[in-house]
Amino acid sequence: MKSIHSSYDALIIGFGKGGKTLAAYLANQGWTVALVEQSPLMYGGTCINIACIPTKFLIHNGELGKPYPESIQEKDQLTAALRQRNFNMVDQSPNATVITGKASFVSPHQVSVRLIDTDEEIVIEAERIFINTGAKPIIPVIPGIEQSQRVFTSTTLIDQQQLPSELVIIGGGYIALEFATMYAQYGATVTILDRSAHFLPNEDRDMADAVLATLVAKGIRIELGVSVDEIIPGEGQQDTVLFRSQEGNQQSIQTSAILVATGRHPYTEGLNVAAAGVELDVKGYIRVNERLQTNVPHIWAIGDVNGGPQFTYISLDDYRIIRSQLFNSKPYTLLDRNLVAFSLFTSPPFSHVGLREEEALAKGYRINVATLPAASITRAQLLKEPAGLLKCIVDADTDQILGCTLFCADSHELINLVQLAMRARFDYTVLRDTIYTHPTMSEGLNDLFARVS
Ligand SMILES: Cc1cc2nc3c(=O)[nH]c(=O)nc-3n(C[C@H](O)[C@H](O)[C@H](O)COP(=O)(O)OP(=O)(O)OC[C@H]3O[C@@H](n4cnc5c(N)ncnc54)[C@H](O)[C@@H]3O)c2cc1C
Ligand SMILES: NC(=O)c1ccc[n+]([C@@H]2O[C@H](COP(=O)([O-])OP(=O)(O)OC[C@H]3O[C@@H](n4cnc5c(N)ncnc54)[C@H](O)[C@@H]3O)[C@@H](O)[C@H]2O)c1
Repeated sequence: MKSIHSSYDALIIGFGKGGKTLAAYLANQGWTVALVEQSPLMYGGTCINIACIPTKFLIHNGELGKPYPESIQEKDQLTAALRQRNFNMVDQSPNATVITGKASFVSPHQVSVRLIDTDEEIVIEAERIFINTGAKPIIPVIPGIEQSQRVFTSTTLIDQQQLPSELVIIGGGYIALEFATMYAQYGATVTILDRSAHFLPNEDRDMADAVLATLVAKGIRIELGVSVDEIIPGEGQQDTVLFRSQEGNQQSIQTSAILVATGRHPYTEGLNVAAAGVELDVKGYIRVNERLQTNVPHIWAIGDVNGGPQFTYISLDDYRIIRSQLFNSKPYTLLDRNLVAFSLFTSPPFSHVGLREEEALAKGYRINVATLPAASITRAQLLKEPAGLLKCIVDADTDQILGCTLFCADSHELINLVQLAMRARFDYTVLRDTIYTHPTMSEGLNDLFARVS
């Protein structure tokens, strides 16, 4: 283990995507860098250990028909290898040190760390400090939720070695839909209980309905507009979940596992930002300006904890914003960030970039809209994934693409192609007339954009 100094050029708190990339970059530039991570099981951060990578691995293995316990074991091997690689990426740099312990501010330039291996408390000082502590699941107040032994978060559920025979999911967002798809694929009976009266409320209804129909066809029960009233711990293998339907009827479900997926809030617990004078916003996120600087000029916040969209690639883009101001390269700030696409990894995946039809109309655009059933793409047929719908929104006055939503096989790749075309400000005709290789899902873009009139 490396010796720990009392002072560094840069201190990064939390091993998130932006922070670890920044740590390696700064160390390569000759800065002395300390990266403090509270848990050795979290070297590399949330994405590789408990979020994007393990979940997408499990979804993929499920689609291949691998049994659940085997997939969980393989997932553990994968995350262990990635953890080691991430640790080395930072700690093997001669200028950087990973310190394992919980960080807490004691003054604007000083942070105390309780070291995990010795329980000793040290204080380190740094000229610049970057907070990258991520987010944690919100646990709603529901009677019985704390007493139950069968309530899980996304982190703890994918640590279970045995597949639950039934899974009730509280929530209807990203985690709920991805876990519903995944656990149904492995053979669990899945029920989603979402408080929202509308399924995928931000999406156009035709697209949301296409996803809903596909999940229901996979045997997933989806209850919208419900209120979960109580969890009654059972004596045997099951708990009872009591909920009120949209119509106000009391209902109950017996289940062997309950997943709470009701959003994630900023992780600032124990960080004592007040000692540094750093302000939080009303929701508890660290308040930052467009350069991701807090109200204390030598302290920045990166990733989920600063209240931006909660995606790994946004944390990475936060790193770009900070790098540009520290090294006086071409200025890049939050004001320059546009067109953030996303993919929701259901089967098939659901991906979106730009404006939805309803948003474009609300903004006063004159638009042309086209849709294409995924089943009409030959590649979707040969993949045996005919479910889905593709949709594009084009500005009728300029022929520019305003938005695109793809619910089809490989949409998580295709959406990046559409995003690039939008960033390059190509007319929609470019995607319509490009010669794509065959047989691919990209060819669907020929047909989708040919329907724009
Ligand atoms: C189940 C799930 C699936 C997801 N899937 C995707 C996906 O497919 N694609 C996508 O882009 N995003 C996905 N996300 C979101 C993505 O994981 C997060 O947006 C991203 O990991 C946030 O990274 P970050 O840089 O904010 O910090 P994190 O990676 O969250 O790192 C924060 C680190 O700080 C540490 N820490 C906290 N407090 C302290 C302290 N006081 N002292 C020391 N260390 C501390 C934590 O232990 C943690 O390791 C998913 C999230 C979840 C939960
Ligand atoms: N593919 C990806 O990129 C990916 C995958 C997973 C997670 N994530 C990130 O993680 C974040 C957190 O995901 P999430 O699914 O926890 O949050 P979310 O914000 O996406 O969804 C929260 C859901 O919980 C519901 N809800 C809230 N309180 C409830 C209650 N008491 N009872 C019933 N339903 C309730 C809401 O109606 C909503 O449907 C996401 O915002 C996303 O940025 C991304």
